[in-house]
Amino acid sequence: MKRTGGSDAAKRRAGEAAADRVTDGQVVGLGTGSTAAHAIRALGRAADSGLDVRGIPTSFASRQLAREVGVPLTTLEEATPDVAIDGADEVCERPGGFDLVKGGGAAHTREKYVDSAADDLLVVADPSKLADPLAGPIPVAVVPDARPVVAAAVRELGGEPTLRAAEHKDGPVVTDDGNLVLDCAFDGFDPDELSAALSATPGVVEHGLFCGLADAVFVGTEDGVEVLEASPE
Ligand SMILES: O=C(CO)[C@H](O)[C@H](O)COP(=O)(O)O
Repeated sequence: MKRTGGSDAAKRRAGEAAADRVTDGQVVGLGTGSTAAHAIRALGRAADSGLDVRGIPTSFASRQLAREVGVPLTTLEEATPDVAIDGADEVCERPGGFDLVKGGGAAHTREKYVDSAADDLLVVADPSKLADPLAGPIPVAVVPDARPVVAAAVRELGGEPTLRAAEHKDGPVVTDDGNLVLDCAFDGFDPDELSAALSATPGVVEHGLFCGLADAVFVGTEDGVEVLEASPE
C-alpha cells in the first residue's frame, strides 16, 4: 500500500541525486512512482544537455513520462541495464544491503526483473519510507483466476490478503500485465522466508519483497540528500 508521508521536495532531491550518478553511455532501468519520476525528469534534462543515456521503463507510466521528457528508450531484448533507479514503499537496512517493500503502484513485477537485471539498484526515497523492521502489507500480483487459491495460501502463511480496489473505477486494480493485486498483511515476518514462500506459491506472478537487491538508498530530506550505501556483510 502506498505511503504518502514524504514531501515532493524531498523526493525530488533523492531522484535528482540518483540520476546524477548516471554516466555517459549507460542504460538505466526507469522505476515507477512519484520519486522515480523525478529521476526520469532529471535524466530527460541530462539527455537534452547531451548525455548519452537510454532507459528501460518498468511501467506504462514510466514509459509515458520518459517519452514526454525525452529519455530515449530501449528494451531488455536490446540492452542490459547498467543501473536501475527505483522508488520503494519501505526500506530496511540489512547486513550487506537493504530489504524493500515495493508495489504501491502495482508495478513490482516489471520492477523486480528490470531492477534485478541491473548491475546496480539505486533506491530513491524520503524519510517516511525508512522502516525497521519492514511492516508491509506485501503487494502480491496474482493471475486473476488464481486469486482464491493464492488468498488461501497467504492465510496458511499467517497473512490476511485484501484485493486492491481501483480508485477511479469500480472493481479491482489491474496491473500493466493484466493481473490482480492482493495486499497481504502479516503480523511480523522474516523477509527472506516470506519472499521464498510467496515465490513458491502457484498463481503468484510476483510479490513486492525485494530482499538484498538494492546497492544504495538516496534519502531526500528537507535540506539535502543522505546516501546510504550497502554495508559489507
Ligand atoms: O513500488 C512502486 C511502484 O510499484 C513505487 O516505487 C513505490 O510505490 C514508491 O512510490 P512513490 O515514490 O510514489 O512513493
